[in-house]
Amino acid sequence: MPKRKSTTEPSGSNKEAKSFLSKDKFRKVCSQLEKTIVDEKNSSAFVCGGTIPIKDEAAKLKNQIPKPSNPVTIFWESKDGSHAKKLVLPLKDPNDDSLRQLVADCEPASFGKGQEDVMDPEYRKAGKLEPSQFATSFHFMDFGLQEIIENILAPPLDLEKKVASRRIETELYKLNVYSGPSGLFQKHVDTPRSKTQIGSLVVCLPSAFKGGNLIVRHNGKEIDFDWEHQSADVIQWAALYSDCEHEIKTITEGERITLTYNLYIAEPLEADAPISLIDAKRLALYEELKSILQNPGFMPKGGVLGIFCSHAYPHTASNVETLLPRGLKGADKTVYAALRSLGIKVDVLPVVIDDEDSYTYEVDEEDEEFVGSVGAITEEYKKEKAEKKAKKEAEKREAEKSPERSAEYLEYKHLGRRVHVGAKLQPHIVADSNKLEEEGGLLATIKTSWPRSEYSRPITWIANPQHQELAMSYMAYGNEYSQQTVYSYAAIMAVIPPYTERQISN
Ligand SMILES: O=C(O)CCC(=O)C(=O)O
Ligand SMILES: [Fe+2]
Repeated sequence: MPKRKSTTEPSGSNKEAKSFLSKDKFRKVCSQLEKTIVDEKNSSAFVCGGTIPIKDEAAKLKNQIPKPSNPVTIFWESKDGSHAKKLVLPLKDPNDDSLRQLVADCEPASFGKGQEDVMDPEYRKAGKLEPSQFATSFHFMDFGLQEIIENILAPPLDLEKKVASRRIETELYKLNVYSGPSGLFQKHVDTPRSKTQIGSLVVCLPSAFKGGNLIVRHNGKEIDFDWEHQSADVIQWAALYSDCEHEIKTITEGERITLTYNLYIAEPLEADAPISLIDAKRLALYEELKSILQNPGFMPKGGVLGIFCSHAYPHTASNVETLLPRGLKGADKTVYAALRSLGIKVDVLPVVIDDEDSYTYEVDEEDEEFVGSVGAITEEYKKEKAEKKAKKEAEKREAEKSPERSAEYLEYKHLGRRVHVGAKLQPHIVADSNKLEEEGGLLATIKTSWPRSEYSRPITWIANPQHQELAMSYMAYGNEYSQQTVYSYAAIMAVIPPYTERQISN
């Protein structure tokens, strides 16, 4: 049975109010937590890959591991659509003309830039065939790739024994040919084909080439798929989250032939299907959070942790409620799962950071708690804080006079900027200008049109905001009308109960 920590606290309840961690200690604990979360973000898988050998008839090996593939056949339609052609990889006969014909029958490949499809050989030089124009004997399902990808990029779960693995659905997207001496695809993130797309799978067929490394980056980490050495002999593959930046280095010789697939997180079978969670108790983060929460001096009266997501999600899409938190990736999922397993109320919520540096809100001094990014406190920031204090106090007195609930419960700070946390994830909204207050502006718009979360405790922000989505558009009043947009970040918001109410079992 979970025990109430208060009963084991030797200092006694009358000392509780004095058992706050000092500001410095609190900051240290938060910095350590931030470091663990950032390390988790850095070490979490954002890409995976492997090799599939080609069956060697002569060797007649049985039960080879990994399971080998037959040579891969591709049929495609001729440019005039009048007949089909065939290519088998790896090429047995160097004089075989079929590879050259495939290259000739491809159309130049475009790439997505914003909403547009752009053709620019400086940026992407490749050929493509649409799935309707070719057929292949290669089926990645035959080699267990789906399971590997599901396990690494969308791990299956175990929460209160309700196992709900996050199934991935795949869709063949293109056949691409990158040819030497100048084929390439410069740095980009993939344009998601739908709101549920989480990643892409690239299968590189056996055909000799030089160069053409696929490089994938996330959170300062880089994975380099150097495929040239085995390019002639085996199938090589990589699956990555679509929001990770990647590039294909110049192919200096030969043909790099790939099948690309879109990876989607499968829609839940029922709306209330349990959220899939990894077995969080095995995570280092779980242990660290647990010991922090068992510390009576950590947020003794309760508080809120706001942890900015490290991956990009379409968190203002129309189907966002089915998408998140189910579709959390990598470290975000780990953080969410660890907090949930510790019985903490945790939500994924949109966060608007107001860049107008016109507002300050201070936590009650007695809280001895710091609001802001723990990683970024500077002397300058402290000084600025002190200077604004007088102004703030005047504002606060004003606010207290107001019959409305004081704004301090709804507006928080991140590095001295005003922050609003949404009440829930919601699709992008177009605010009704008529309802806006006369002075207009972001604050007024948010107040009237964007439901916000109300917390009675300050928020401690962990990690840096990463990726914004359009949250709201509205007409602003000024000398002229203008269309304004408001962007939000997704953050994992955890409400930490007062120490005496935490139920952390050992
Ligand atoms: O071929 C590859 O390695 C990656 C392809 C790619 O990035 C894309 O098609 O968007
Ligand atoms: Fe890509």
